[in-house]
Amino acid sequence: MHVVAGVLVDGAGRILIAQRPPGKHLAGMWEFPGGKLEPGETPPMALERELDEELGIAVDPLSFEALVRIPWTYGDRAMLLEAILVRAWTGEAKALDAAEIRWADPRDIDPALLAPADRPILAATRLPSHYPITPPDVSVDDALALLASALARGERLLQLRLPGLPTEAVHGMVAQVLPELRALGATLLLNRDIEGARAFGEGVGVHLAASQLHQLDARPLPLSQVVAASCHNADELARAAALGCDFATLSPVQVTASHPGAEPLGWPRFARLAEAASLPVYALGGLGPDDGMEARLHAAQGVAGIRGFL
Ligand SMILES: Nc1nc2c([nH]c(=O)n2[C@H]2C[C@H](O)[C@@H](COP(=O)(O)OP(=O)(O)OP(=O)(O)O)O2)c(=O)[nH]1
Repeated sequence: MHVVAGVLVDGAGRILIAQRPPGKHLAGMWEFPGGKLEPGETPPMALERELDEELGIAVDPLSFEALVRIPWTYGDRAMLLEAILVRAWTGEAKALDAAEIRWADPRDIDPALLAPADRPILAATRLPSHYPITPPDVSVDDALALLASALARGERLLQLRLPGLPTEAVHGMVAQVLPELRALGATLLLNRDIEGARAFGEGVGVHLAASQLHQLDARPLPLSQVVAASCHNADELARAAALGCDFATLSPVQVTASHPGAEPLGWPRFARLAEAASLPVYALGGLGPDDGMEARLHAAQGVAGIRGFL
């Protein structure tokens, strides 16, 4: 079953969510308006029809932008949920089909209220197009300077990965940048350090190594803290999605200086794996900040990397 869902974005960056009416599958849960494709329809055609039927608005398909595609299974009901950003329409959205509709900043929406397949879509609306990672061999002072300049440049999602430094030194750095991070609404992910992330709380999350994916049996942090994972194949992506990770990195897309022996995926294989994954995926490995467009064209949320990013 192919389902299309529209994420309407208003001028203030708020998005529209709708509560499923009583009597329907997932009644009472919040979702993005849309529905099943009818025979002969493309996803944009179906979305135009559904948003007219459910909200009474006329959308401009030229404003559509692919957000993310989430394959999902509820019991014996398998579906592909395709989310599309909608930025232009005429008319005022009304709850013609939903129990209720609501406009909200994506950061203020509680993912627990959403239909499970919509949680990765909400994550995609919150995640930026860049995910810089600190170089592994820098000093504390250099790492702090890199973080400060990245935040000043507008980066809002960063990974602190300093395998050469003792945990206490890394925690000292986090404590130092935390007030600024929180003031900016930015997120800092600690490499592998679940306990550290839990202790710092808001604004800090964890980036899991692939080896940790198989040791965990549940999401290691509450929904209010970001959990990401390093993946290299379909099995790891499926594991990351099953644990409820907010996103994954998939690498290496190209030959990279940090992992010279690893076989690169190339863009076509990256795109196939990212499309089949049930969570947003960043392209990583041999890429720079300018590869964002190429990444979006290959089903990525954005690009991640070390060199060129910080
Ligand atoms: N429309 C929509 N459906 C979603 C979302 N998330 C999610 O899991 N679903 C599921 C619920 C349903 O099992 C299926 C779509 O069903 P639907 O009931 O909205 O489709 P429809 O408008 O064509 O429905 P129908 O009343 O004709 O059956 O996808 C979402 O964000 N939007």
